[in-house]
Amino acid sequence: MKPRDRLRIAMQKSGRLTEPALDVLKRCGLTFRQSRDKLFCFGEGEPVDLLLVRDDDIPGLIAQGVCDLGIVGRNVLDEFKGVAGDAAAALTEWRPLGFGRCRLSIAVPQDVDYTVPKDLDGLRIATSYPGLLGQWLRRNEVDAAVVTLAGSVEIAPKLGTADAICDLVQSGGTLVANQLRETDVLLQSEAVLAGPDTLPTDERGDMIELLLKRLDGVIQVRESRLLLLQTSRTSLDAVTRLLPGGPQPTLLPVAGQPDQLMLQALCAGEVSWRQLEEIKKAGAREMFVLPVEKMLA
Ligand SMILES: Nc1ncnc2c1ncn2[C@@H]1O[C@H](COP(=O)(O)OP(=O)(O)OP(=O)(O)O)[C@@H](O)[C@H]1O
Ligand SMILES: O=P(O)(O)OC[C@H]1O[C@H](OP(=O)(O)OP(=O)(O)O)[C@H](O)[C@@H]1O
Ligand SMILES: [Mg+2]
Repeated sequence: MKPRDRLRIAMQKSGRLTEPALDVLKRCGLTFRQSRDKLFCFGEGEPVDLLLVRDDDIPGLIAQGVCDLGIVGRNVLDEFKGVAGDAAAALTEWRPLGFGRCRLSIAVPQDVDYTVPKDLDGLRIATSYPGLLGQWLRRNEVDAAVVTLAGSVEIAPKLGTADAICDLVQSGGTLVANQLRETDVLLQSEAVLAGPDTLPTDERGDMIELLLKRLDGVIQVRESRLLLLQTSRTSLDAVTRLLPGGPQPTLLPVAGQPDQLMLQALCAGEVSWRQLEEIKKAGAREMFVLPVEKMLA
């Protein structure tokens, strides 16, 4: 294979991960010349190009060295690693990306008794993930037949071609629509930046390191929230103790109210209603939770 000096990232051509993947790359300062429906996008500013493919092909393209990195669901990456064996074990998740969240689960018809995996002994399980299902069956010492289907797995029990399924679940709506009940979660999945576990030692390796640093900034900002509230000095300790993790809050005086303080805290993740209610009970008021757009420490 000809040596390349530009970094090449594989991503899904058209599907659930396409828009969010392009968005995260854009936030990292990468823009591309070709339109999205082309197979190849040329990077404009940085030496980084995109290859747009079916998501199932992404791990293989990285393993073969055709691409340096890929944005793909953990479900697809782990299935590839399990099925392709040792050569593929050298693929690593460099960063979880926080979108495309779903889980790979076992589900059975709602009217079937199921309490433990052993209950699947002797049954047929339909799936598009024979590698991951096979591992789980072996780990649980279940002797079941795996029926591999490319899609529409949830309909197999109704068609009589399987007794249970192993497929992706997000809201659970597809399971309910097919009178199925989720019983075991095999894998929690989200989109990840995948690549070889040793980085190239040339300019492409430097570019990957730069990209990872930018990605860390993008992910940190995306998950950060700024919490603003007012509290009396006497409630300050109780309020501060309940603040979600992050750096020390900043305190500001409130004009004309010497016993009151404005508190500003950067929170590492979501702030739930429940947390806000607890903080309010401790004495806070005038509370605001704001998204953070950019951050420069
Ligand atoms: N219902 C869902 N909600 C959220 N994420 C999901 C859901 N279903 C799948 N995903 C994640 O999004 C990835 C892509 O899903 P999509 O349905 O677009 O794939 P596909 O039909 O296999 O596409 P392709 O044509 O590229 O093979 C999945 O591999 C999984 O990681
Ligand atoms: O729990 P839910 O929110 O219902 O999501 C789960 C469904 O989503 C995915 O299918 P998708 O909608 O992509 O259809 P496809 O696999 O047939 O393309 C997945 O294969 C499940 O069938
Ligand atoms: Mg696919």
